[in-house]
Amino acid sequence: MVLCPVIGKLLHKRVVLASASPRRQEILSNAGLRFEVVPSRFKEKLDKASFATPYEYAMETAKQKALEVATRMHQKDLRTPDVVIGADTIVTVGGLILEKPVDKQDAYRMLSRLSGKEHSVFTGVAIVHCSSNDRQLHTRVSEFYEETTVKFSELSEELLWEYIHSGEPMDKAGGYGIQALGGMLVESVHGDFLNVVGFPLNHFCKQLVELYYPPRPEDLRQPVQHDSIPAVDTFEDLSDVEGGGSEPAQRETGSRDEKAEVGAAGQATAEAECHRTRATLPPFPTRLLELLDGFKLSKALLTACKLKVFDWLKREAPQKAPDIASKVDASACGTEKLLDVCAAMGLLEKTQQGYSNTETANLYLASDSEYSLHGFMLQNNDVIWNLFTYLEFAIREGRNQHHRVLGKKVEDLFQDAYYRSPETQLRFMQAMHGVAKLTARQVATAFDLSRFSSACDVGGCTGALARELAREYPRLQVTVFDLPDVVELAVHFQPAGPQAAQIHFAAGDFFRDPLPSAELYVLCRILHNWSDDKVHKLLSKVAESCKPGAGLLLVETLLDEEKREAQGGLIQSLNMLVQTEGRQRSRGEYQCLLELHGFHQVQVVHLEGVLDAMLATRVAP
Ligand SMILES: Cc1cn([C@@H]2O[C@H](COP(=O)(O)OP(=O)(O)OP(=O)(O)O)[C@@H](O)[C@H]2O)c(=O)[nH]c1=O
Repeated sequence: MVLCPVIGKLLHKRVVLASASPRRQEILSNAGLRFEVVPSRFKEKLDKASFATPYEYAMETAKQKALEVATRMHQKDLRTPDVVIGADTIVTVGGLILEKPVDKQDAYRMLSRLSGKEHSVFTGVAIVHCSSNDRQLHTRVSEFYEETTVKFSELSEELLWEYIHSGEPMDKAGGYGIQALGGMLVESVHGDFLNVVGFPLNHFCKQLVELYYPPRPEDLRQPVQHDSIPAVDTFEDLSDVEGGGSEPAQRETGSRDEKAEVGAAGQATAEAECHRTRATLPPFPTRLLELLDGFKLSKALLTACKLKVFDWLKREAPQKAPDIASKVDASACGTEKLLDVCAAMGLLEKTQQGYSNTETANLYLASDSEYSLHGFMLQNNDVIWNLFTYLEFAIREGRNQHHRVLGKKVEDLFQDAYYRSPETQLRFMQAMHGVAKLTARQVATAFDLSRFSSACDVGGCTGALARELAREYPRLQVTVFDLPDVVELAVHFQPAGPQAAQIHFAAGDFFRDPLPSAELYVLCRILHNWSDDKVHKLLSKVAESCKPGAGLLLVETLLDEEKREAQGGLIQSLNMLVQTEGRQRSRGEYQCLLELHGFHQVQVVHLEGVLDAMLATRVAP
C-alpha cells in the first residue's frame, strides 16, 4: 500500500537505491517504493576538513555514491536508471565525525565518546534523475539532509563490551543501531527516528513533492501552514491529468530556506492534484517479476562458471564474444547472450573492445583465485540445481530428493550421494573448501579461544577452518576429523606454510568411531545436515569426550525464533530439506540442545554474511 501519493510518481520509473544498507532498503520498501538495489562502490574517503559543516560532507558523500552507480549502470548498455537514490549517515560529537567502526577497538572508542552525552546524527540524501542522450549520461541532482539529536545514558565498561561483542556496532555509523540492541543505550531522541536508522523518510517525501509538484503561481500566494507530507491516499495513479508532466520540476534546488518555502506550497499543489486524479492502476509488480526471474539469473551465472568463462577472461581481456565462444566450445550467438546477461548482472564489464571480468568475477568466480567459489558454483549447477527441480516433491514428502535425481535408494547421505564416486567427492570437497575459506577467518576470530591448546574440527573436510584456527592461535594443535576417503583427498588442499605443523588429520566416522581428544570441539555447518536423533547422538559423543571446562564452537546459520526474518536461514532451511536429513534451527533451539548435553555459558556472535558462531563450555556432569 502506498500512503504517500508522491511515492506513486516513482512507481513506473526504474528506481535504484545505491546502498548496501539493509535498513535503507527496509525503510523504503516499507514505504511502498519499488526499486532495485545496486550498492555503490564509491569509497567514503572525502576529505572531511574541506567541508564547512558535517552535513555538507554527508550530502556530498551521498551524491558521489549515487553518481557512481548511475555512471556504472549507464556504461553497461541500456541500463540507465531513471532515478538513483544515495544516502550517507554520520554521527557527530564534539566536532568529530564518526562513521562505521573499522574494528572492535574503534567501536569502543566511538561508544565511549557517546556515553552520557548528546550527539547529532546527520543523513545526507541525494536523488539523482538520469537521462541519456547520444549515449551520454545526463544527471540532475537534488540533495538534502536531516539532523536528529540522540542522548546516550552513561555506559558501563561491561555493557559497552557486551554490546560490541554482539557484533551489532560494526556496520553502523557511530557504532550503534538505535533500532536494535543499541536502542537500550539511548535516553532520548529529538527529531526523525528513521533518520538515525539510516534514511529520513519524511523529508524524502517532502523533497519528492518539491520535485514532482512544482508550485503554480496561485499556490505560492496561498498561505499554507502545515508541515506534513501530502494527505493519505492509496494507489492513486498520479498521471498528470492537467499538465505538470511526470518528470520532476526542471529546476535545480536552491538554498535550504528557499526549499522550505517552495516545499510548503508544493505540498498544497500536491494535495489539490491528488483530488483531481482519478484513474487507478495497481502498482507494477517489479519485485515479483524479479523473483520469478531469479532462477534464470542463477542458471546463467552457473553456466558461465561451468564453461569457465571467467577463467578465460582472467587470463586475457578484453575479448569479443566469438573468441570466447571458440575457447569454451560454444555457439557465438549463445555465448554473446550469456556474456551480455553476465554483464547486466555486474559480473562482466562490456566495452567496445569486448568483455572483461569485474573484480568480483576475478576474486570469486575464476577457478584459480585464492577465494574461488568456482567449486561451490559447480556443486550448485551439477547437484543442487537438480535436487531443487524436485522441490515440489520435497515439500510434499518432507524429505530430500537424492533418490529421484540418482534413480536409486540413498541410505547414507554422504557415501551414497555426495561421495558416490571420486569425482563427486572431489567436487563436494572443492565446494566446501571455497565456502569454508571465505568464512574461516571470521569463525576463528569470533571468540577468544586462546585458553585452548588443542582443538578437534569434527567433519572439518579439507582443513580450511583448521588452518585459520592455527594461524590465529599459534600454540593450538588442531585435529581435522573426517571420513577416511575425505582425509585421503584433503592433502591436496593443504598449502605449505608455518601452520602445517599444527594441523593433523584423523580418519573416522563421527557417528561410529571415538572422537580424537581435545579441549575444544568445533562443529561448523555439521549439525544442520542431520535429524534431531543424529544431532543428539553426535552432541552426546562430543560431551562424553569433553572434560569440564572444555569448549564447543558451533557454527550455523540461525533462524529467528519466529522463522520470519532471517531470509538467508530460511532459504538454507529449504536447501537442507531437498539435500539432507537435517534443518536449520534457531538460537533458542541450539541453546536447548547444548544445555541438554551439558554445555552452558552459551555466547553467540553473528558473523558477516549469514553465519552465526556459538561458544559453549562443558560443565561437570
Ligand atoms: C546511527 C545508526 C546507523 N545505522 C546504519 O549505519 C550505516 C551508516 O553507514 P553509511 O555509510 O551511511 O551506509 P552503509 O551501510 O555503508 O551503506 P551504503 O549506503 O552502501 O554506503 C547505515 O547502514 C545505517 O543504516 C543504523 O542501522 N542504526 C543507527 O542507529
